[in-house]
Amino acid sequence: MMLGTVRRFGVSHALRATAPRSISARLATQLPKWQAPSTLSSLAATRSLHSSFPRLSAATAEAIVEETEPSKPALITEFSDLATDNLIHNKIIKNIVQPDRMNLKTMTEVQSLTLNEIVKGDDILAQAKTGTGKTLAFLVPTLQNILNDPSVDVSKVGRRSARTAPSEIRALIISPTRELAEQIAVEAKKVAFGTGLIVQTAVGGTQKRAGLAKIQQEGCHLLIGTPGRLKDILSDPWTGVSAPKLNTLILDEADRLLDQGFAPDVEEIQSLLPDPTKVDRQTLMFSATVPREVMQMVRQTLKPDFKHVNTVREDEVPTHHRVPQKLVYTRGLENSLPALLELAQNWQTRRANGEELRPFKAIAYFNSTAETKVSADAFNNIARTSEFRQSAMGNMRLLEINSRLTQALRTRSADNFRKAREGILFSSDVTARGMDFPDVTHVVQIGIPRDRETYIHRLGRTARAGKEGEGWLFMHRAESDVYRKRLGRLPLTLDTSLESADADLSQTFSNDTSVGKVVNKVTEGLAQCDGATKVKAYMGQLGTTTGNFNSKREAIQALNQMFTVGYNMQSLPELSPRLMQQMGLNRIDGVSMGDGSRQRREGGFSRGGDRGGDRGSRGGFSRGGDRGDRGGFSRGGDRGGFSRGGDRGERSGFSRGGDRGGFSRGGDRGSFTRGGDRGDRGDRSSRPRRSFDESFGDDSFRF
Ligand SMILES: Nc1ncnc2c1ncn2[C@@H]1O[C@H](COP(=O)(O)OP(=O)(O)OP(=O)(O)O)[C@@H](O)[C@H]1O
Repeated sequence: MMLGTVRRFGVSHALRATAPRSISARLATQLPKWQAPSTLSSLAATRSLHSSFPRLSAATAEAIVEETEPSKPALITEFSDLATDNLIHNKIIKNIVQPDRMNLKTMTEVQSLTLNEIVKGDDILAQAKTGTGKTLAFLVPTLQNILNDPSVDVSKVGRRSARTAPSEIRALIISPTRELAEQIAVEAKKVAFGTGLIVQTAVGGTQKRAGLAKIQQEGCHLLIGTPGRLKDILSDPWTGVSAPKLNTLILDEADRLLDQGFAPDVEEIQSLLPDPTKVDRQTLMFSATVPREVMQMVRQTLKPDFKHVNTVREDEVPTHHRVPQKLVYTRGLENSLPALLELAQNWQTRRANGEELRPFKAIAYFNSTAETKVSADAFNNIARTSEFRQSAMGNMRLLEINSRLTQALRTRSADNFRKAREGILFSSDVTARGMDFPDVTHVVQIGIPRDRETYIHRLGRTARAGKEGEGWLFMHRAESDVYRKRLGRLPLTLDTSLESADADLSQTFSNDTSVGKVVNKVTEGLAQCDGATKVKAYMGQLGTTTGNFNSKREAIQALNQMFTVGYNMQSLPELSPRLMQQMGLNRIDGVSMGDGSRQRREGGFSRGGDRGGDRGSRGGFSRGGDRGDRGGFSRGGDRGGFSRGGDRGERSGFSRGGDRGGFSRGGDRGSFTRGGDRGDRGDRSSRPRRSFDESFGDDSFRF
C-alpha cells in the first residue's frame, strides 16, 4: 500500500487530515483550556456530551465545511454519502445501509473521524467510549483498502466464489479473546458480503487443522484471530499460511494487547509479518481505554506521525453519562449473591406490575472462574424450583462463561445469551472487552475489578449503541480503601435499596419476610452445589480478596465467613504449607493449614450433607487432594477435584492438535492471573509457566 495514492475505489483527490486538524485547532482556541486536546479529539469530545450515541450531526458537518478551507473534504456523517467520489464501494455501503442487512444510517463519531484517515493510509490510535461502533470504524475502511489494492484481483469482486491463495492476506486483526475475534469476523463478513473479499478466523480452542484447511481452500484477505493461534499459524512453515503482502495490522482492544501479558506475542506476530521498510504497513489501534502506561508501547508500534483520534475528553471517565452507576456495600462476601437475586427479582416484579422496563438482562462479573461456576450453579438450582419458575423470574436464562469451559460451551453460552430476552450471564473477564450482547440492562460487578480499565470495559457491555443501562458494583465495606486507590474517580452513587446486601446471614430468616425469601433461596441454591466447586471458589478468591482488603487477615476472615455461613460448609479448606508460604500467610491470618488429608477423608466437607451440600463421591479433593510435594491444592486439583487436566487441551489451543502439548497460562505477569479470563493468552502453548497462580487452580488475580 502506498500512502496517499489514489486507489481504484478510492477518492479522486488525496484526502488530507487538514480538515479535522484545522477544526481542532480552531475549536481549541474557543474552548476552555481543559477542553482543548491537541488532536482530533476536541471536536468529538464536545459533541459526545450532547448526544446519547455520539454522532456528528449534518449541521455540525456543515459548520465544519464552513470553518475549513473549501477545497478540503468535509467529514462524512451518513453511510450513504460514502459513495461520493467512490470513497467506499457500493456493495459495502449497501451491506451497511440496507434495511434487510445491517440497516445503519448515520456514522458514529469515531467512524466519521477515522474513516478518511484510514483510507488514506495513516496509522491511527483511536479512543472512543465502549459501544460506539469502533468495530465498523476499522472494518469498513480496511476492507475498502483491500479492494483498493491494485494487486488484489478486483475483477472477481462481487463473485462470491473468488479464490485467493493464503498469501493474499492483506490485513490482520488481533483480538484478545476468542469470542471477540469471532464477533468481529461475523461483522466483517456482513460488511464484505458480495465483494469477493474473504474473511477467516484463527482462534484458539478450535480445530487448528480444520481452520487451516479452510484458509487454504477458500483463501483469505482478512484474517482475524487471537494472539496465540495467530502466532502459531504464522510461525509454522508447515501451515502454508504466510502474509508476504500484508499491509494492515489492527489491534482491537489495543491497550490490552500491549500490556505485559500479550505484548510478547503481539511483538512476535509483528516480526512474522513482512518487513515494513519493504512492504508499507498501516497499523491501527482501537480501544475505549488507553492508559498512560501503554503509550510508550503505542509509540513504539505506530509510525511517528500517527494520528490520535480521541473522542473521550481527557478529564472524562470513558463511560457513558447516561449509565447510572451504583455502589452497594455488602455486609459480608456472602451477601453478594442474595443481593444479585434481589436486584433481578425487584426489577422483574416491577415489570410484571406494569412498569415500562426492559426485561432484566444482566452480566454478573466475578474475579475468578470458580466463582462464576458456583454462582451460576446456585442460581440454576434456585431456578429449578416451581416457585421460581412460576414467578416473574421464570423465563430467565442463567448462563455461565469463563475460560475453563470448552470453547464449544463458551460459544454456546455467548450465543444463548445474545439471543436471550432476559437472563443473567455469570462471567469472568473473558467477556469484559468488546463483546456486543444486545439489550444488556445491567452490569453487576462483584468485588473490585483488577483495575480501572476492567471496570470501564465491563460496564461497557451495557448502554451500547445508544441504549440505556445500569452499572452496579457490589463490594465488602472493607474493600473501600483499595477501591478508591485502584479505581480512582468514578461516577458511582451509593445505593442502599437492596436489603439482603446488609443482612446478617448467620441469622435464621423467616420466609415471611422479603429479605428472608431471597436469602433462603440463595442458601438452598448454594447448599445443592457440590463441595469441590465451593472449595474451588474459596481458593479462587484467596488471591483476589487478599488483594482487595487492607489486610490479609481481614480478607481471610471475610472469606472464611463466606465459606461457612454463605456456602454452608463445615470446615475450611486446608492450605498447604507451601501455598501459605507463597502467599505470605500464616495461621494467625485465620487460614486452615494442612495437607489435604481431611478433604480426602471427607471427600469434601459440607456442613449439611443432608442438604445436598456435599457430593463427596464426585471427587472434589478426594481424588487428588493435595499431593504434598506438588504444592497444595493446586496440584491435587490437577489430578482430581480441580480437574485441571480437562482444561489443558481447551486452553492451550494448539496442544490439542498434539503438536505442542501442555497448556499455557499467562504466568508472565508474575501474578495470580491466568491468561484465559482476561483474554486468550492461554492459546499460547510455548511459554513455560510456573507461577503463583498455579497454586490456586483458578483464574484469580493478584495485585
Ligand atoms: N453507525 C452506527 N449506528 C448505529 N449502530 C451502530 C453503528 N455502528 C455500530 N453500531 C452498533 O453499535 C454496537 C456497538 O458497536 P461495537 O461493538 O463496534 O462497539 P465498540 O465501540 O467496539 O465497543 P467496545 O469498546 O465495547 O469494543 C453494535 O451493535 C453495532 O452494530
